[in-house]
Amino acid sequence: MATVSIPACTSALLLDIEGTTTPITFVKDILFPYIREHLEEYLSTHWEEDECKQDVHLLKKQIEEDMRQNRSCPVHTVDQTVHTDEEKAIREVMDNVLWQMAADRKSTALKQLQGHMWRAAYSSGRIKGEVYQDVIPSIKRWRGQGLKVYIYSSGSVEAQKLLFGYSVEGDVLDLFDGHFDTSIGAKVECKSYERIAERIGCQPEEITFLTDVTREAKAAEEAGVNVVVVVRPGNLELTDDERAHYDLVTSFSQLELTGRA
Ligand SMILES: CSCCC(=O)C(=O)COP(=O)(O)O
Ligand SMILES: [Mg+2]
Repeated sequence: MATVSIPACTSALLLDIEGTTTPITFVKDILFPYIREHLEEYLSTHWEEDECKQDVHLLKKQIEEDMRQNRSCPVHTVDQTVHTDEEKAIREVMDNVLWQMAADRKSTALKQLQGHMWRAAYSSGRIKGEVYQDVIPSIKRWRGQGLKVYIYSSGSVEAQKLLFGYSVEGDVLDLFDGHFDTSIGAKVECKSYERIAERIGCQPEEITFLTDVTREAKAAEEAGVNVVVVVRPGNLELTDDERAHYDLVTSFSQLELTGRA
């Protein structure tokens, strides 16, 4: 496999998760179906708890924002099976969460609730975080070369820590120097990468960002971050222009730090 050089000035790798460290199928076929299967039970069980109330509050603020932005939103069908105000309120939250997931929305509100729900799935051993075989050895190699390694995912920081804390390779959380999610900004916004560089304490040019999504790569490039697009099975097909523009890897093992052993 051809090697792809990353600049010698790189001091930090920033890694996306879905489609980059982890198969898209793990999110679509394992994580999301778990949410759909357990959503009603979870909301009914935790409805009066502060954490769940905060999640619901954030979702309602997202609904208000979507309405202000004239974004489409779920049509609430009159559900004869619900009788109490609480049941009605739970049904409305369920409608919105399932609608957001069907649209693969990356709202912080949705991702926060998902992270709270996946906690039980991981800690019970029902779900293990999937990572491609090339990921852990490459991260260990980069760290041996003095690089820092961070995660930037639409999944909440809690969801990230669950995935890598209960991964198929065991608890590998100690390989990461930090985690960012959309609370620092959307992944398709240039400013998010400027904020991440500031938070890490380096120049954007010192970061190399690995992602499967070219809209994210474009935003990172605009901030001065070096980017490599990761091509994994099931990822969205790239256009000819995208293939011509970006460095591409199918495995993290292809990445070589220029000017370092
Ligand atoms: C952290 S596991 C949950 C992943 C998730 O919900 C998601 O949307 C991943 O998006 P990414 O930005 O990592 O491609
Ligand atoms: Mg991704």
